[in-house]
Amino acid sequence: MVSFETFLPTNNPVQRKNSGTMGYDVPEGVDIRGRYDPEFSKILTRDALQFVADLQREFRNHIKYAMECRREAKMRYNNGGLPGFDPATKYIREGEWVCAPVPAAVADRRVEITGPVERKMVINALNSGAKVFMADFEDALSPSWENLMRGHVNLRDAVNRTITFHDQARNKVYKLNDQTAKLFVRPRGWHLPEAHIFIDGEPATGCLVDFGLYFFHSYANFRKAQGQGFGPFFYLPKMEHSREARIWNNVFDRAEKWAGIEKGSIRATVLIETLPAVFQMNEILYELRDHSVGLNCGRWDYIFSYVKTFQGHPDRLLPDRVQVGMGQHFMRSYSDLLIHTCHKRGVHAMGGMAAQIPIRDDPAANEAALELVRKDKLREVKAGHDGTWAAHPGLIPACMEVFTNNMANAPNQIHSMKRQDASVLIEEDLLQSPRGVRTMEGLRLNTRVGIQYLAAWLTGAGSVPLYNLMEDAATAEISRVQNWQWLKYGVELDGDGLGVKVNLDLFGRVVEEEMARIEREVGKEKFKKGIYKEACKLFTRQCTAPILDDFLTLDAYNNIVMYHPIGSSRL
Ligand SMILES: CC(=O)SCCNC(=O)CCNC(=O)[C@H](O)C(C)(C)COP(=O)(O)OP(=O)(O)OC[C@H]1O[C@@H](n2cnc3c(N)ncnc32)[C@H](O)[C@@H]1OP(=O)(O)O
Ligand SMILES: O=CC(=O)O
Ligand SMILES: [Mg+2]
Repeated sequence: MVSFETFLPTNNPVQRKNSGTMGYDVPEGVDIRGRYDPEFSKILTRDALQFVADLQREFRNHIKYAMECRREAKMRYNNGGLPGFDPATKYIREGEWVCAPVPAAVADRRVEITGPVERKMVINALNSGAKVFMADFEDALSPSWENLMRGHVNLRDAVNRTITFHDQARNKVYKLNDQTAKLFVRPRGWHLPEAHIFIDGEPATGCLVDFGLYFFHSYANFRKAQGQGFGPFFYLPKMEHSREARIWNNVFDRAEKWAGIEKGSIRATVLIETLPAVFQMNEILYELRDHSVGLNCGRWDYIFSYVKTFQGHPDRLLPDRVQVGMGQHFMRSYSDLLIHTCHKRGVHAMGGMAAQIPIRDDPAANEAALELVRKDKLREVKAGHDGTWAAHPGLIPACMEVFTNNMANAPNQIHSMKRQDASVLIEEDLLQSPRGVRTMEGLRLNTRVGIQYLAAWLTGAGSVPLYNLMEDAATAEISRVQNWQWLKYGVELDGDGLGVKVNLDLFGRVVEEEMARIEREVGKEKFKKGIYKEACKLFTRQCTAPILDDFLTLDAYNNIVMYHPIGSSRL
């Protein structure tokens, strides 16, 4: 359940009064402010917390420096600068080096299912027939204390193969099949704090908590049961520069040393999902060369990042969100260069997520959605991608069929699709403004999707079906920043041919009308019980802020932080 207790600064007396270890057995300097639960205490053991605290102490200054560099880069872009290849690392881009060989356990990644670390979904995803399941603490998860801690319990039980779930309403018991997908875990991005765990008086870094707790509890069993001596496996999100990949590499080295396992055991796929990172793909792989299993086209965050990076460039506005597909030159160039780069370095080039999901009550619409997914996957496999993402188990057979039929019985295309032709792609290709028009319907759709997504996120759901598409933090971000940018530059909705310009008055009317539409669509009862009004306030504030917030979820996070006074939670 959501709490609108605000995230209080550390020197606030109320917070200090409420702070405490909540009954958890914590090491020196660690303070747990989330609810006590006997199940959570088996995750938040003294030794596990010591491991997380050691990571935090060793890497916090590196992380702070990396975030400072992000701010400096943002200032450069806001002053008219463009992201591009770094002349100082030309030797890495042009050097003849390769990453460590791909472990046999993950050679075949044709179809990967993704989903939040929710218990039933974890079982369904592992049983789905996909080659890999990416368990998500990031775009698909609202990072409430309950979601995070339950997520860790679920992952531990999944790796131990003891996970079960009883759906009381349907009297159905879920358990793992003999054959399951290989587990990858995606921790949060570097920018997100974990406000329920304080280390030396500061909130812990969210991704070090996610990584640390999972690694601590699961590395040994994972390596025995899943990794054939390798692992655990990770996806790393939202990086902007290779210096951030270097921190992850050092975290992995540190964890391997602590566990007494061989260097290069841990493997990770980095999502290339920010515009600055597309110019750093070689450098990112180079930093992680002992720990890499490739890169992935995180297309939704990438579009979000394009808008964010060019927030100060009125000549690079996006058309309606629905028009920014992989067919746009800058998106195709990004995918092609990623494939070329990965295959040159001997690792997987993973495709991304088509947003369509099955439509249960309309067979014709369902077939049309499936056809769009098939088309997207065919483009990916023919371009040379080694695998792709599916958001829903119902899409796996179609995705699998397309990849299997087009990969000539090989587990991947690393050695057969070098895409030498993509080596000529230059900065202009990667930055080219997308073509298309802006419409009132685009503004309206952004608004009703953004509000409904936030209303779900604030009440614990990080991925939701809206208008027959999967929406998560990345897709919602596009809606937010696009509205912000159109408002800032008072753009003309040129696709409507009426000369209407976006301004605060128009946006205010759109918000009002879309709220009325949401109420009609979800029904009065659900609307009243939900927190659409609070979500609307937050979304509107974000879209109209004088300075664009870096992340929607960073601002919204303050609303799901829930501190518990000492002792009250042991009932
Ligand atoms: C931009 C990016 O970062 S993409 C990656 C992050 N995003 C994601 O991972 C989104 C993952 N997908 C989802 O969360 C869901 O599929 C949604 C929210 C889009 C749709 O959810 P729903 O409408 O509830 O799905 P639906 O009702 O059709 O589910 C049917 C069954 O499939 C299961 N299911 C649906 N999606 C998934 C999934 N991704 N993993 C595992 N099981 C799933 C449901 O649990 C349900 O199981 P049941 O029949 O045993 O009860
Ligand atoms: O994480 C994936 C994306 O598309 O964003
Ligand atoms: Mg993403």
